[in-house]
Amino acid sequence: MTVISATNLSKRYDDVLALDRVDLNVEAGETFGFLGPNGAGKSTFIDILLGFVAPSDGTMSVFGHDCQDDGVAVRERVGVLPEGYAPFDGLSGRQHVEYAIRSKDVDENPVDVLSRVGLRDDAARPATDYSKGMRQRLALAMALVGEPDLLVLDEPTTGLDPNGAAEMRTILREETDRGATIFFSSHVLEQVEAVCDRVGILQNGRLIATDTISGLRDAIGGGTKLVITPAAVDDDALDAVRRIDGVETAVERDGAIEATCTNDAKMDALVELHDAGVEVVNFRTEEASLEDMFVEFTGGARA
Ligand SMILES: Nc1ncnc2c1ncn2[C@@H]1O[C@H](COP(=O)(O)OP(=O)(O)OP(=O)(O)O)[C@@H](O)[C@H]1O
Repeated sequence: MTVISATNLSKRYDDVLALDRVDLNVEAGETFGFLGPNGAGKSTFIDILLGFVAPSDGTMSVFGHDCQDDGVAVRERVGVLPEGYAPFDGLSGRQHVEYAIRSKDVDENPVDVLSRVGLRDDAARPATDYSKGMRQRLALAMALVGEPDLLVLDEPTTGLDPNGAAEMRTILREETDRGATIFFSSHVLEQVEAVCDRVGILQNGRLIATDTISGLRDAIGGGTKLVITPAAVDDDALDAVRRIDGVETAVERDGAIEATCTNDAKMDALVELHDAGVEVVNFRTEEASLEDMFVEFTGGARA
């Protein structure tokens, strides 16, 4: 079953085309990662999904409900963790969750929900006193209320320490295990790589790639990364690497040359470097990370 369906979706703000003819389907049970640099259009997409912003062209539906005409029906089935959630003045963490329980008209114990996100002992404190990471946990707790069929998480790991991020991954797994679909927008590529089945890369409002992480790897030719440490990293060494058949990109990083290439190229690289007169001190291969692929797909932009 298709959960999110965007067809030819565009949004123009004056002279900015925030979304440009985006076609995207997210299927039930998927954890879908939505990646893009600042200003790519991720929040605009989410605002249209929630019925807060009208598209300039095209349509979007969630569980078959049109996001514009039937926003209430959409929001009933969606739990949202908005970007940069700011708690209400004067309300405790528990009261925030109680508010979410009342709004969703469900019967849940707020302390159980807060325990899931590690805030049980802080339930009575004013949420405005919470740290950034605690606010993010509270926002997640509120999104989880009512067992939503779709979780929309906008930059969910902002402010979380590594333990918090790991706990969030566990919670997301529990949610998909009970059948929820997750739409996860993030700059943090390792988080996306760790939890997402499929990713979409958005750049300047255009969806430039949609695939599984292994599919993206294949699309860039096997997605192997060579890390070569020559005796001296100079233009000659970089040029020699770039000339190797099958090498797609080569950049200098921390005294080494990192090159993405096809699987075949790595066999020849050492021989070709030797032939080109480049002395190699160290040489290893790695699987291309999502970040390497992102750089390759967007031609250099960082997520
Ligand atoms: N209300 C608005 N009025 C005018 N321009 C807007 C508005 N909202 C967004 N934009 C513009 O649309 C483009 C996409 O913005 P959007 O917030 O969707 O990007 P994003 O991918 O969520 O970025 P970030 O990662 O920085 O949050 C940007 O150029 C932004 O300036």
